[in-house]
Amino acid sequence: MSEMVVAEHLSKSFGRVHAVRDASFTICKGEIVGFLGPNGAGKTTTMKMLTGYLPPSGGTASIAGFDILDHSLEARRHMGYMPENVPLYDDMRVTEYLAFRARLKGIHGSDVRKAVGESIERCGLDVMKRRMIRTLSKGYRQRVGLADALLGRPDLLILDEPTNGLDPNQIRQIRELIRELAADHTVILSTHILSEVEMVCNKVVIIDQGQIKASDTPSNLTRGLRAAGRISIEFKGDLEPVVTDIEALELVKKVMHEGTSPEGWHTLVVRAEAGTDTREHAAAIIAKHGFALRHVYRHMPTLEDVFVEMTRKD
Ligand SMILES: Nc1ncnc2c1ncn2[C@@H]1O[C@H](COP(=O)(O)OP(=O)(O)OP(=O)(O)O)[C@@H](O)[C@H]1O
Repeated sequence: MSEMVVAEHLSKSFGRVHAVRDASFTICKGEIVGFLGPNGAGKTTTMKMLTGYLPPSGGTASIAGFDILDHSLEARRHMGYMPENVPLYDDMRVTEYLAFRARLKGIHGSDVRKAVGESIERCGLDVMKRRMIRTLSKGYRQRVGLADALLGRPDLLILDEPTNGLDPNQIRQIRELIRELAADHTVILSTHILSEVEMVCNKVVIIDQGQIKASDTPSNLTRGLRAAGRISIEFKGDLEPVVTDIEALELVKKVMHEGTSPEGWHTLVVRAEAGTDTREHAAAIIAKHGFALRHVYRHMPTLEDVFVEMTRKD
């Protein structure tokens, strides 16, 4: 796969604040990458350096092979950027605004209408195209921001918190749109919503306190984390002797009774040493007592576990 973004030792300081420290990562063509990190982690600053809005204090990056400092015009031509708060002109109509933006991006003559028309269509803005921007809902404003980023057909889209402040329906629509755009764009988006990354992205860059903690596919990240050693079992029979026997197992730390269904099925959650699997031992205990067993499940680590592990303040 060819490389779309190569960041090498990027750093940015604002006075004494080290917003980004020595960030190196590679993003290949076609990837949908989530920058994931708590508030103030350095996601926006990293994006602003890639887009040329902020000069790095150290290090460099290239977009589609063009250095962001030495060949900033070519680098910018390959990307579309949607900032966190899309700065729209409220007193312009949607088409008017996009035409204005297209001209600013160096699109001329009849190409302006074509570019604006394409962007409007891709972002589902047709019904709103004659509206004044100030009358648009937040979801449609985000779409205008996306349509703007798409002008000039960039290969790379950089979207800063594209779903921030939207209601659940608007969030679904914008995510759907991003997934569609990913068919022919490389996408970087930032978020602090874990589920968003799981739903939309095929690569995650975890950023915390200005540093890159991990950069991999969600499945590789969760695989790398030792399984939490937690299982759930569901059985029908006497609770006490089963709990006592499981508690007596060497690796087990804690047995919790989660509840009993009206039909008498007990659910137990067993916590054991990390990386161990006590399913067989627990099932053998139920069998020894002659009780019925209908469910044994091993909890696997989630992206949330990875995130907590990597951004934990020890
Ligand atoms: N212009 C600036 N001047 C001074 N400090 C800044 C400036 N921009 C960002 N910072 C600081 O740099 C750090 C990283 O900020 P950044 O906005 O990149 O984080 P973020 O991960 O995007 O956070 P959020 O999720 O809240 O948007 C923060 O401590 C922030 O206060």
